[in-house]
Amino acid sequence: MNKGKILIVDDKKSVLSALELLLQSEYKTITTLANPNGITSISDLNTYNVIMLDMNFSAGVNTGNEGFYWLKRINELTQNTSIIMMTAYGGVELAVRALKEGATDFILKPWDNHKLLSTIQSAYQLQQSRKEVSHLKEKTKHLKQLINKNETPIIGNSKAINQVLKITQKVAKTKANILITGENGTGKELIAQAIHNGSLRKDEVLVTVDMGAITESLFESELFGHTKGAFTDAHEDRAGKFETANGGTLFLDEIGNLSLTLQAKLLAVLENREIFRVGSNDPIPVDIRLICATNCNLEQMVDEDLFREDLLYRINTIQIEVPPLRLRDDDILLLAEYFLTSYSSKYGKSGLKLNASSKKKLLNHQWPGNVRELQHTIERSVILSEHNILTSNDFVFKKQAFSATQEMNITLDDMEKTMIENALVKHEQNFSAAANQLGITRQTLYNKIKRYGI
Ligand SMILES: Nc1ncnc2c1ncn2[C@@H]1O[C@H](COP(=O)(O)OP(=O)(O)OP(=O)(O)O)[C@@H](O)[C@H]1O
Repeated sequence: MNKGKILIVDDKKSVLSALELLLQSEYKTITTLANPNGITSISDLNTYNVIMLDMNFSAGVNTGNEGFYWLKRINELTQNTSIIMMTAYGGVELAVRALKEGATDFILKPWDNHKLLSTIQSAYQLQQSRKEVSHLKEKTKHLKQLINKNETPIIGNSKAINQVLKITQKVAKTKANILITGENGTGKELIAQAIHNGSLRKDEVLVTVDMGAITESLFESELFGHTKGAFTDAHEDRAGKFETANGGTLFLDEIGNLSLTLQAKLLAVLENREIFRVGSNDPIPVDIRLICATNCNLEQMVDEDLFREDLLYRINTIQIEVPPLRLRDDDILLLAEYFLTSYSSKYGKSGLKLNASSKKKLLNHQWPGNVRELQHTIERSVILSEHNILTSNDFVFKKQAFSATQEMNITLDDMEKTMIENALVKHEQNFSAAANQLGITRQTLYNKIKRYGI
């Protein structure tokens, strides 16, 4: 027997008893009601799976209006309950109106028992599915809130980072595709998160895909999903990242690492705004806000035929350059104190402080690994510290030796180009100030910018 609960509302006692007799072997609870006014007194109305509702209750009236009134009331009082309308005076028009006004089905009296049972069974199943969908929606909403709650604050007060944050706020609410550039560890992912959190899609998910970590063979199934049996390991249907991000934001990190073949596949999806799961020919429309990030110079890669120009134009409506930490002196100590507080609490070492020599050492370091390097440096020093005051000896920079050996492999031209780029970022593209800092004339700076393709 089915666990379902059925309520039958009809003013004819004969109809109520006939239906009760028919249904009691199929459903666990059958409640009958001869007067519809009793509907509002049923405290657990919402727990009924199916309600069978007569359309005419007053003698001599067969317009169905009473039924429509109660249909509306029940829909207000319940969430997913299926309502089957019943009448002896029905035509197609009445049935269509009933469905339009929220009924699940329509039955003509006298009924055929077999047909009636299958109508109630379908209505019951529909109610179960609606309930499941409601639960899943609730669950998804909760999960989205949990995911989005994991928000890291963006620390910094330098002119450069404030400029970045200003642009971030400005573009967040727009639909524009954003390209975030900058060296590794500068905080590109944090900026992507800030854009999502400030956007109209903030209650939806931000899905991140590290393009550098996806192999060519897995690219399509990871991004577009697959159907069961599409390939050996496809044991069930699976949605890809594009579908998961539908309605929200898709963050494609390390976009510069994508091979030309995969760039073409990505471009097709961005142009058509629809995907095909691997193994399926049914297009699935996707509505995503796209944010990409890279530490590569994509314009240069376009010149070298390593990156598609049409893809670049699709992804870089707005470009945000996150400057390296060495050009954000004012942020170094703020970030250091922030990480010190958070790691002191994580490792149960409260009260740790930086002394003047340690601050000086942190300020003088070049931070080739940017904020990530600073974060790891502070974490290491908190774990290893034996005193409350951290001195310069508590900070050892392995990376400096690494960058020195690296520098042996680069040319003077490379160094000059990097210096010019850094000066331009530092002075926010003010050529006179950058030329002044580099000790060259504006004209020389122009010539060099042209020569290096900056
Ligand atoms: N301004 C900041 N305030 C607080 N934490 C920061 C800031 N910038 C970066 N971080 C932290 O530094 C680490 C590296 O940042 P993130 O991953 O955003 O950098 P990225 O530029 O995306 O790096 P990659 O290019 O390697 O992917 C993260 O743990 C991040 O939380």
